[in-house]
Amino acid sequence: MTSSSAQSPRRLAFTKGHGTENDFVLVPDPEGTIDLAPSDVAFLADRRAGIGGDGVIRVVPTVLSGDPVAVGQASQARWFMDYRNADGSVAEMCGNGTRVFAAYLRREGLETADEFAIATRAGVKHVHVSVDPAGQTRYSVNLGPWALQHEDRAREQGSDALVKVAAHDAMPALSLDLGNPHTVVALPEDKELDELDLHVQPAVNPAPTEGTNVEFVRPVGPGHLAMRVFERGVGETRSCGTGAAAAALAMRWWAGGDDQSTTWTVDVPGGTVYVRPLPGQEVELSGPAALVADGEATLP
Ligand SMILES: N[C@@H](CCC[C@H](N)C(=O)O)C(=O)O
Repeated sequence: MTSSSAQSPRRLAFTKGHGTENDFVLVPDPEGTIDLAPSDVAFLADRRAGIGGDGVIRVVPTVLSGDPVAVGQASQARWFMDYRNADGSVAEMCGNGTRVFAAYLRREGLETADEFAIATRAGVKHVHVSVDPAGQTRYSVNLGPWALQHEDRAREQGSDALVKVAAHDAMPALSLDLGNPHTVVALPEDKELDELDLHVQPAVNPAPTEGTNVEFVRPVGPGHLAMRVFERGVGETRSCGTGAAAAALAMRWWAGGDDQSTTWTVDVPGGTVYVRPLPGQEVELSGPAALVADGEATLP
């Protein structure tokens, strides 16, 4: 791979897309020659000085990705979703990102079937493309296995962490692994989602070593939630796919169930996604994806 500093200034083709307004700058890298430094990612994600996005996704053939984990998935998936958060940090997974990545692969003719796989740092994810009742293309992604982070502690106490937001009292929370880390808070009845000031990072205690995404959830009805999220490496975003899955699974766990017949509806500020628990402790995320612009960026 070429060092980013050796080629400065560089021009990069990009596509801008979003999944329920969780937005991404996609950087096609068909030859596996683009080395995105954290500063390049931060520039592309910058909403004023750059293009703007919650994350940056390099679209690279699995075998040319330069990532041994991805190369190991090459027999199952042709393309690797090389995901970075807006601050330049690397993330294992992005649920909304997989849908936008899938939409890009289909638009470019890089995947033509309705079912295909994507390589990620959190393993191979299987995508199914269909049309929803309103005639919109729907992307369903098996996010794979999920787990409670501290099952024993959670079973003893009903929660395994405390989350504090600004002036509010610390709230009990549940930590889940969806390939990336999540901490879910069910809002107490006397608080509304709109009351939370998420300009400042919520404090999680104990603080996870690798950081965490924090979801705040309020039931809307049976199998129906509303959620806000503070994403690791970004800040508050308008949606988070793995976060929506974590929120639905946490609410199901708190309700004492392992019901697999309910598809959860999760309303986020940017739209609605659907979460379906699958057998074998796996979970599926469904929703829309949009590709809204194509261009060329000049990196400083
Ligand atoms: N928005 C994504 C999650 C992106 C990564 C996350 N910020 C992390 O650091 O784990 C989603 O839709 O899942």
